[in-house]
Amino acid sequence: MAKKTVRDIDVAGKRVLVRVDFNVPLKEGRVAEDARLKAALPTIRYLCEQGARVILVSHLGRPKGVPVDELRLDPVAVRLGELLQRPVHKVDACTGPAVEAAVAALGPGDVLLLENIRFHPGEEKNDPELARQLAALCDIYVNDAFGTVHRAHASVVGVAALRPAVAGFLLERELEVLGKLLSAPEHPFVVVIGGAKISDKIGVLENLLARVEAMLVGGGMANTFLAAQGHDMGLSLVETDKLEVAANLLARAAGQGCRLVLPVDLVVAESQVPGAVHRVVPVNAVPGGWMALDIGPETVKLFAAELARARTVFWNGPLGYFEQPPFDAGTVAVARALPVATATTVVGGGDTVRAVKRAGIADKITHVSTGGGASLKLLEGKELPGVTVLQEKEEG
Ligand SMILES: Nc1ncnc2c1ncn2[C@@H]1O[C@H](COP(=O)(O)OP(=O)(O)O)[C@@H](O)[C@H]1O
Ligand SMILES: O=C(OP(=O)(O)O)[C@H](O)COP(=O)(O)O
Ligand SMILES: [Mg+2]
Repeated sequence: MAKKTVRDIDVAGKRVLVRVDFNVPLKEGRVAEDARLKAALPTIRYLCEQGARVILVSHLGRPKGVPVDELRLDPVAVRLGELLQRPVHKVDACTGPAVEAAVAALGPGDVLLLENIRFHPGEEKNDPELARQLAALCDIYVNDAFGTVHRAHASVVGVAALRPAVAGFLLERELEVLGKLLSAPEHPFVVVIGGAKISDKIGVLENLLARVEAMLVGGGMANTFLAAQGHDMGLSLVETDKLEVAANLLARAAGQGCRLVLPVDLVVAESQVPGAVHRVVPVNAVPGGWMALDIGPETVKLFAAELARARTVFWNGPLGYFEQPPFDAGTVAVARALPVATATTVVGGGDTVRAVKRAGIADKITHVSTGGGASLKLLEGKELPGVTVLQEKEEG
């Protein structure tokens, strides 16, 4: 069911509270990566142009309900002001008299950023009192924080239930593109899944098995599948309590006509430290005491051949320990093999997005999702509480 958006509601002159996901990396007091800020600009600009009084609320990091100076949003306000090319006012609290005064001072088209909402102990508990205080600041609620819609928190769910609540343009697009992967993907649909652990992604693997022609599995989680097939993985990361889960997924994939493609060769090393000795081995020859840290070149070829045939691709999770070159080689090579010219390509997850940027192909991808956990929840077929609470479009 489609959700109402900012286009479906009159915002002129109104106080509009916008939940954004400005959970971005900071470095030396500056925003180090501003993709999540840029992604929210269309909604903020639209609201300003319509004459709304815009109040932005976000979290940053996990401060656990107490103020943490390193996680204040001042650098975010500075960078957002540069991107918007208009002043972004900032208050050092998210509730209370200073916030009320700052909101009262807003004119049409003005933008105010509240302090990190996770400094407030009520946020993650979805405390009704915090939700009420946030609602008192606004006439309308907008959610444009796709990366956070899987969290049932006060600024995501509580306040939304107390005001007319609609989606922003970023949330609208994320739901449209990711939703279509489940409802009407073009086939062949190929999924690339990596990352450290199977346990994070069992739900997604299970929900996608019946929907895709091929599932290409790499990274640490492939080790657990290979171990389940009886390979000795040496000192590689293996979830020994998930061997049965892995074996079940392999059997189910076969039964459902999904090719679950595992690595055929691996880059193994004596340790994870920079400069460690490393070499390529077939999956049945991991030396004792060594660990698999990347997929090998034969696996890259195998994955590339599957990708070349795809009309839809979704990718989550790097295929090796990509933070540490040369173990990024497999991930970067597969990124470069994405069929960006002939398929719908969708990428999600913080590390995965970093990897496609490193490969220099991020701007050719159909959709780079701003939410890792949220995109996986959606593809698991699970409810997103921050979306459920928004108003539905009227039929017809
Ligand atoms: N073979 C491996 N051994 C150890 N760590 C790995 C391996 N493959 C991937 N990883 C790690 O998995 C992490 C990324 O997984 P994940 O958080 O699931 O991805 P994303 O952030 O894109 O959702 C990275 O830190 C990466 O180094
Ligand atoms: O960065 C985020 O999620 P992601 O790392 O899953 O993409 C969101 O801002 C949610 O943050 P949280 O996982 O601390 O609730
Ligand atoms: Mg990650």
